[in-house]
Amino acid sequence: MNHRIAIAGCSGRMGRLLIETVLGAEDCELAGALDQPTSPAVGQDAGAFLGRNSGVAIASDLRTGLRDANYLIDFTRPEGTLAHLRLCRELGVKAVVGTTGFSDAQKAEIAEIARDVAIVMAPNMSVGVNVVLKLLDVAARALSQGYDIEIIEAHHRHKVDAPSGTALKMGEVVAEALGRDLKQCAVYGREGVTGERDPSTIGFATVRGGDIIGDHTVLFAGIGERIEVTHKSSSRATYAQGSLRAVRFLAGQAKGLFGMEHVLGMA
Ligand SMILES: NC(=O)C1=CN([C@@H]2O[C@H](COP(=O)(O)OP(=O)(O)OC[C@H]3O[C@@H](n4cnc5c(N)ncnc54)[C@H](OP(=O)(O)O)[C@@H]3O)[C@@H](O)[C@H]2O)C=CC1
Ligand SMILES: O=C(O)C1=N[C@H](C(=O)O)C[C@H](O)C1
Repeated sequence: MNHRIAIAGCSGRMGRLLIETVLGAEDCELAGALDQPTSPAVGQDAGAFLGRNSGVAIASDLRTGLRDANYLIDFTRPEGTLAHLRLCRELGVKAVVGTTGFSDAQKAEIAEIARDVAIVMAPNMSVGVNVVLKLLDVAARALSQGYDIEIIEAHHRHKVDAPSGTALKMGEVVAEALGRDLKQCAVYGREGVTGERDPSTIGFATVRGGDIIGDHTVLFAGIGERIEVTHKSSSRATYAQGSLRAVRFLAGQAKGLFGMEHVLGMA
């Protein structure tokens, strides 16, 4: 069965890789490519950057971009993703959302849209990070007393949201394992005379620079020892391959909001 896939943000870092990955997958077909109206790529063939003809012209009109698709893969920005998902609901197009940086209200709207159409949404599509999330649950429960928890992430200079969606998800997993509410206990960066560390907090530190694809460390710092759980991405291919796994998973779902833990059978 061919999965007919449209890619949003098709000239972005993830968008281009997703075009290449879809074109290279035997069970997938590129059915649409969306870019912003201001993009010089609108009207060009979606495979032009690879020096090949995909037969799909890049569209800025959402209906045109989604017309022939059964699935949308969206790695853009929160406001763009929401606009795309509203139309997906109307057209019955299932969606894989990799975008990060959503507000609580935007997340609530996505959950509402998923009452009518199936959506996989995850801040990190890689298998490795999703395994790490499971390890963190185990580690946090075992280290619940006497260990200070800090989450450190590093990304490329172009990233616009902080902390990363993955770091926040790691914080949620750890907080839930400890029976804490991340909204109450998160500390985002420190400056000046901060006073001693409150043991009930989970700290976040953000590094931005160069071409770092995505590094995440959760530090459990005790007296006499520390444990670091680290994941490092060396290629965005893992996010693109994870997105196609999510599409294949969605083929069997009519509606509902899912995460990569469902796709990977780790829920
Ligand atoms: N879940 C995961 O595994 C991963 C998630 N991400 C997330 O994916 C998102 C995109 O990352 P990346 O590809 O590096 O970013 P880029 O900036 O390279 O690409 C974003 C694309 O989205 C387009 N875009 C921006 N704003 C809108 C909008 N309002 N409506 C429609 N399209 C828009 C951009 O167009 P233009 O250039 O014209 O502005 C561009 O084509 C980020 O939120 C990032 O955190 C990234 C990697 C992995
Ligand atoms: O913007 C990125 O590049 C990435 N964003 C995601 C996030 O915010 O967690 C996933 C990955 O770390 C790369």
